[in-house]
Amino acid sequence: MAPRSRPWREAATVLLAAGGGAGGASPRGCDYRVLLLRRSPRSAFMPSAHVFPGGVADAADFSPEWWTVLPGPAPLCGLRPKRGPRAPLFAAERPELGQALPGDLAFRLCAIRETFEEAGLLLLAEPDQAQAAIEAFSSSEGPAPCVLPPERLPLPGPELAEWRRRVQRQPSLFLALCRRLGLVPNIWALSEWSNWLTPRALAGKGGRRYDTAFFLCCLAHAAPEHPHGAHEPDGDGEVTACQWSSPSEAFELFKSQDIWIAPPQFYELCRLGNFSTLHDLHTFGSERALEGCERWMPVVLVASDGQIHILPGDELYPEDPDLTGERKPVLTSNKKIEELMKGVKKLHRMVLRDPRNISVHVNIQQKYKHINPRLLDSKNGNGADCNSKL
Ligand SMILES: CCCCCCCCCCCC(=O)SCCNC(=O)CCNC(=O)[C@H](O)C(C)(C)COP(=O)(O)O
Ligand SMILES: Nc1ncnc2c1ncn2[C@@H]1O[C@H](COP(=O)(O)O)[C@@H](OP(=O)(O)O)[C@H]1O
Ligand SMILES: [Mg+2]
Repeated sequence: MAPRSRPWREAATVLLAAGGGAGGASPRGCDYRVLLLRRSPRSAFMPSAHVFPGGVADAADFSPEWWTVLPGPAPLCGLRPKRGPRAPLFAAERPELGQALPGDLAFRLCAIRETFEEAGLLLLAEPDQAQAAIEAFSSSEGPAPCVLPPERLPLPGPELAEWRRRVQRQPSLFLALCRRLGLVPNIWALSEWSNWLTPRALAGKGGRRYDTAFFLCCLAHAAPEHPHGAHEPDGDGEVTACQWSSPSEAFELFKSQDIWIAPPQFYELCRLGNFSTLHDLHTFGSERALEGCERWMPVVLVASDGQIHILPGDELYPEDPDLTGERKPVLTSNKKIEELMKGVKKLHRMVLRDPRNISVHVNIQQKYKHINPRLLDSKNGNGADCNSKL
């Protein structure tokens, strides 16, 4: 096999939020829910964890053929250019792929394809509707969230389910499906949210690490109870269950140990905890996305009674973090977590007393107008302790 140019895989994932629908009103006045999928216990990376839909980018996501399908002027097809700095994932040139699509397009296409493969949901739009969304970008209001409701799909469920299996085996068929449906991936409905790089210390089997683009997508319609092309999660596949939960519901399920959520997804759910309406979340996410996006690689500090995952901006974050992990995969201390938290002025870290007890501690000002995580624990018990007053 040809050596990979980077010691990690490039991936995309989407925080998919939808209003109302299945399960009735959410607790504590939150009017939306987020899609969480349970990974197979056989996965080589984060087995049995609950994650957002997503996966590794395929060469097909970078195919210049997409330029013949997507409306709007190439190369960006109407995506708004960013004012702020770009994460390396988006800025990278990929000469090995020939005439490749820019990362902005390719990682959105990857997230949309993976959402279909893993959850059976098609984030597609009619080309006219997409054109209108592109034009709305220039208005001060910003775009209305637009994703095609399930009843508008021109193929019956069983046929879509068959397409889903084919795309899982061969990602390039996603473009063929879009052509067959006369619809386009709704790349304009995805806003850049964040970018996490798995540190070497937390790599999965075979050293699996991921540089993952996190997008936000707010659906205009209610959470679909019956996704397109799949009425049941495929119990034997990569994903073994699908659920829609509000951020605080997900947090409660984590605390009661009904589900396990990895630290980056936990952090992002705590950020969503700031928003009680889909409207506010959508407005914030689509405006903020223009400011820029920083890649975060947590630096793992192993203390005597647990781990601290230090994030950029924290006073303990190294000036020159070891991205490959060849020099120093982890920092170690014989101190206890409590001692390492005392008297700290600039906090941006996650504390893991064990994998089931995660808390976020942050008092820094986020870059690029992003928002700090918020306390989701009403009882202030053993779980998350965001915005800690330490
Ligand atoms: C004593 C104290 C012990 C503490 C132990 C703590 C152990 C904590 C272990 C934490 C492990 C991690 O978080 S490691 C960090 C894990 N999270 C991420 O990297 C964020 C983005 N990843 C994803 O969305 C998916 O994994 C995706 C790449 C799409 C999957 O792709 P596939 O679908 O292609 O598999
Ligand atoms: N039935 C199944 N059970 C467990 N894992 C599966 C699976 N079908 C596919 N996968 C794994 O899911 C990963 C592909 O996910 P995605 O398309 O989201 O990137 C691959 O993992 P590897 O990373 O181990 O190759 C693949 O092996
Ligand atoms: Mg996946």
